[in-house]
Amino acid sequence: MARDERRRHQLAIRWKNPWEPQWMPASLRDTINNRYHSRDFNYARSEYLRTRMLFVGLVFTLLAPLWLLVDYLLLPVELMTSVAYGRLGLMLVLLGVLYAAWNSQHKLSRLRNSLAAMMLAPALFYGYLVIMYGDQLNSLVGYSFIPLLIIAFLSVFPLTLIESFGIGFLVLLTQVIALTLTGELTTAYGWQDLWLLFTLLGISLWANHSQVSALLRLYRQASMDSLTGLLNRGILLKQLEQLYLEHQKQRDSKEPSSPITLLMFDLDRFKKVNDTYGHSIGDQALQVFAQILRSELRKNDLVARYGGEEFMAVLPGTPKQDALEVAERIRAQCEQAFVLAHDGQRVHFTTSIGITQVRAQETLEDALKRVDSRLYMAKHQGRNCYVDADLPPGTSPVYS
Ligand SMILES: Nc1nc2c(ncn2[C@@H]2O[C@H](COP(=O)(O)OP(=O)(O)OP(=O)(O)O)[C@@H](O)[C@H]2O)c(=O)[nH]1
Repeated sequence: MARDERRRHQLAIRWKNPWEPQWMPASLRDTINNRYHSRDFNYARSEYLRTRMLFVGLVFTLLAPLWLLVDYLLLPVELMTSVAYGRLGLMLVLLGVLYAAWNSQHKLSRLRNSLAAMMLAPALFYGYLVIMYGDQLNSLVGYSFIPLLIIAFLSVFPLTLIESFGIGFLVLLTQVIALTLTGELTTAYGWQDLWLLFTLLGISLWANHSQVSALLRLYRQASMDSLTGLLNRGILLKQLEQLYLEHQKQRDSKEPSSPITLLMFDLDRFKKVNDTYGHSIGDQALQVFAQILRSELRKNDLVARYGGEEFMAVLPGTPKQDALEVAERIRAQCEQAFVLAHDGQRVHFTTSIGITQVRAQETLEDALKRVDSRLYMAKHQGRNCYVDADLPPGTSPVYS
């Protein structure tokens, strides 16, 4: 089989069954870190994280001074003043963390740092108490369970395993240092303490994995088109809006802003494909086209099924000339691709493409209308071609 022929054939059979990879429960790979999470999922996760942080942070902040009552009942009088100051300091740190979390909407890495600070502040406070007043504190139940409580609280948050383990590890380290300084690390008490912390950390990690994978699965179900496995229209528009707002912000602050290029595709005379070969063959053509888009676009481009046989790609940071080359590659690939009809006949299909860049001072709706009108022009100029919107009206050449 000639190379070209083989490639065409592979294209025809390589379309993915959308029910397989994307809809499976998220695997360990998806919950270890956020490498495979989409930008939008990071936004959604940061929102969950923030809401829970505000709640847990408030509980910790209120507990810090309220615990003085426990101190009053349990601590020797000579310790009360210094512990009370310590608690006040802890409360101030926690208030600072709450303030930072409140102002970190959609800022995942800032939220992660604030969460680490929120968890480590009580751990350090506890470590300090143990080191300073170890002999007097160890018999008091109320203090020895602080590190356990912190590690247990990790399970409340939708953290990736690395994030959760990082915080848990620092809490454990604080405990190891405290136990070493009090000379208890090698005692039965020290081992029992660390064993308990490790076990609890394991349980929290399991809870984090379950939580993140459930969120991911729900998110993927809600954001993907079931036939092609691409994004659906709603989520594309949402992500495009976020990109657009960032773009505006960069422009307002006079930072160099990267262009946003829009490509809109519509399969040509698709009704005829359906009418001649049946809907299932039409569906396969849509899946093959989705596969072409996936193979020609970069990982951080957004690509969605926009409507029935309409698709949209958003290319952030792509100069116009590169976008035109991408459009041409997709057009040419589509022309070569085919699906096999029930009688073994090859069913070919083509696409028309409208292209534009989001311009300064215009709304997103303007840009969307323009790309749609250029797609319409491509249809009128004979189909199987692309039309670039950014050339003066009337001079827009047809590339095919
Ligand atoms: N098989 C299949 N067909 C679909 C799907 N969604 C939309 N279509 C079909 O796509 C066709 C679109 O037809 P038209 O809007 O008339 O456009 P067209 O025939 O592609 O003609 P031009 O766009 O003018 O080139 C209709 O027959 C729809 O039924 C789908 O999910 N699967």
